[in-house]
Amino acid sequence: MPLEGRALLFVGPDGSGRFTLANAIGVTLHIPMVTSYTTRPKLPRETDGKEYNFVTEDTFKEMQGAGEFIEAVQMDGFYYGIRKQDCQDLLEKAGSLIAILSPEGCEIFKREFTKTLTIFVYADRDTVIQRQIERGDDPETIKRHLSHYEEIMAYKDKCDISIPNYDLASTAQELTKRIEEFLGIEHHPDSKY
Ligand SMILES: Nc1nc2c(ncn2[C@@H]2O[C@H](COP(=O)(O)OP(=O)(O)O)[C@@H](O)[C@H]2O)c(=O)[nH]1
Ligand SMILES: Nc1ncnc2c1ncn2[C@@H]1O[C@H](COP(=O)(O)OP(=O)(O)O)[C@@H](O)[C@H]1O
Repeated sequence: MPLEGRALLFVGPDGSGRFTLANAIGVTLHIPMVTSYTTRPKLPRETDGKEYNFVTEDTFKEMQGAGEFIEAVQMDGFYYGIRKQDCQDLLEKAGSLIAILSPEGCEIFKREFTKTLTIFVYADRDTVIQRQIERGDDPETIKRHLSHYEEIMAYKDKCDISIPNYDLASTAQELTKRIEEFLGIEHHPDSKY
C-alpha cells in the first residue's frame, strides 16, 4: 500500500543547492523535511538530526533488518535510508513532506507515495566545486561527489521539474510558484519569494 500523501523529492548533484532550496521551500510552504539516516561520518559543518541522523553501521543494519526503511541505498561505502515511520508521522501532521535523495531513491519513493513531484536542482561542474570549497568540504569529499556528477545529471530529464540554481532568490521564487501549481494552492501572500 503506498503512503497517502505528497512527497516533494529534491535530487541533483552535490553542491547544486538542494538542501538550501528544499529548506527555503519548506519554510515558505510549511512543508516539513524528512531527515535521512546515514552511516557516513558527520562533517564539522553538520548537526546530528539536521542534515542527517548519524548512526553506526550496526544500528543501520538493525533498522534495515527490522524493515524500518522505506528505501535504503549504499553509496561510496556508506549507507543512507529514510524511515517509513518518520514519513508517516510527517504526512499525518502536514499531508506533504520534502526529501532529498539520490535518483535511485526517487524511483523507489515514486512507487511508495500516492503523489510525488521530482525536482532536479543543478548547476555546472565549476559552480558546484566552488560551492563545496566555500562550504568547507575537504578535497576527498569533493572528489567523491564529483565522481557522481555526470551520472546524476543524466537523471535531469526524467524529473517533473528541473531548475538551474544560480541566482538563489530567483530560483527559489520560480520553484515556489511551480510547486504551488503542483500542490494546487494559491500563491502564498506572505512569501518573500
Ligand atoms: N536514496 C537515498 N539517497 C540519499 C539519502 N540521503 C541522502 N541521499 C543522497 O545521497 C548522496 C549522499 O552524498 P554525500 O556524499 O553523503 O553528500 P551530502 O549530499 O553532502 O550528504 C546525496 O546525493 C544525497 O542526496 C537517502 O536516505 N536515500
Ligand atoms: N544560488 C546559489 N548561489 C550561491 N550559493 C549557493 C546557491 N545555492 C546554494 N548555495 C550555497 O552552496 C552550498 C551548497 O548548497 P547546498 O544546499 O548545501 O547543496 P546540496 O544540498 O545540493 O549539496 C551551500 O553553502 C549554499 O549556501
